Amino acid sequence: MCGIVGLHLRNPDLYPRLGELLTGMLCEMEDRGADSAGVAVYGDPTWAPPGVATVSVLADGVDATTLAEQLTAAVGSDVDVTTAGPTLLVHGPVEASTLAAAVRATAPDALVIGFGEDLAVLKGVGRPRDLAATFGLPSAQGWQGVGHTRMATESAVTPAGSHPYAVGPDQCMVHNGSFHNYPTIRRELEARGVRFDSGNDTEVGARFVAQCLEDGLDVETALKELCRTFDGFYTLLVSNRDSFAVVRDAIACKPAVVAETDDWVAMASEYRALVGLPGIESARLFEPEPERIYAWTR
Ligand SMILES: NC(=O)CC[C@H](N)C(=O)O
Repeated sequence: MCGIVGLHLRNPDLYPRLGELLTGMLCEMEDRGADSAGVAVYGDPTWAPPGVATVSVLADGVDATTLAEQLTAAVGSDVDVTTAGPTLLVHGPVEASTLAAAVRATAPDALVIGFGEDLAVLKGVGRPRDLAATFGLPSAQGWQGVGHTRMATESAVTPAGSHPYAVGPDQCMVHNGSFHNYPTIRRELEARGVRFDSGNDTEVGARFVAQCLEDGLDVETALKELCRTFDGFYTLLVSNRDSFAVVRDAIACKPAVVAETDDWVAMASEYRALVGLPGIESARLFEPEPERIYAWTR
């Protein structure tokens, strides 16, 4: 199994409720994956303040104040480190990829779980309901959120093995299913210099898409390339700095439902995750077709 949820808000009046709505959706998917969970939140003013880059980091035993001082010295401008549960959120007035590289160089054992202008990623091992509370998710705000509840198939139950995989700037992927030929694609990416943080199949998909975007493809073309290259079962939700996209494999055996109103677009593995959304009773509902790319842009 594994559960996917996502909410792309069109109506700014709902931005203050993003965390509350996403928490309800995520917790409803707990029985699809109770070993790990994670979220990607776009636009929370404290987790990812406007005007600076944010890097989301898991680093046991690293002190936030010390890390902030070391990073300030490393990048030559003021870096600030806040916490959301066990996650360190590093903020600084430099390019997000520069800040992420500085974190990796300064704290080599740290796990960078997301970076961008607008994105905060929180993930870990444990029951989704407990993790949502630890993250402080119910009070988060923003314009877009993605969540995942994991039942591991392809790699160990560790923080690095949990989703989302946010491996490119402001990008994120969550996955229900399993890719079969991922070791081959991983070797090809490694030959191009791509580095991996886990043995997870989804990480290979996320790094493949990140590479396509870096090569100049748009999200829809990158996902078509993924369908052409990867063999296996998948429902994927892929988000970016301004977009939200869904794709399923040719057999589409992993469930997915999309609901759309003038105020929001939402996606989940099962309809029950959507029932708490305001206006769901009049939403346009559909099941995504196999190998068709659905993308919504801000
Ligand atoms: N149950 C699933 O859908 C698992 C997703 C992915 N293969 C993982 O192990 O993380």
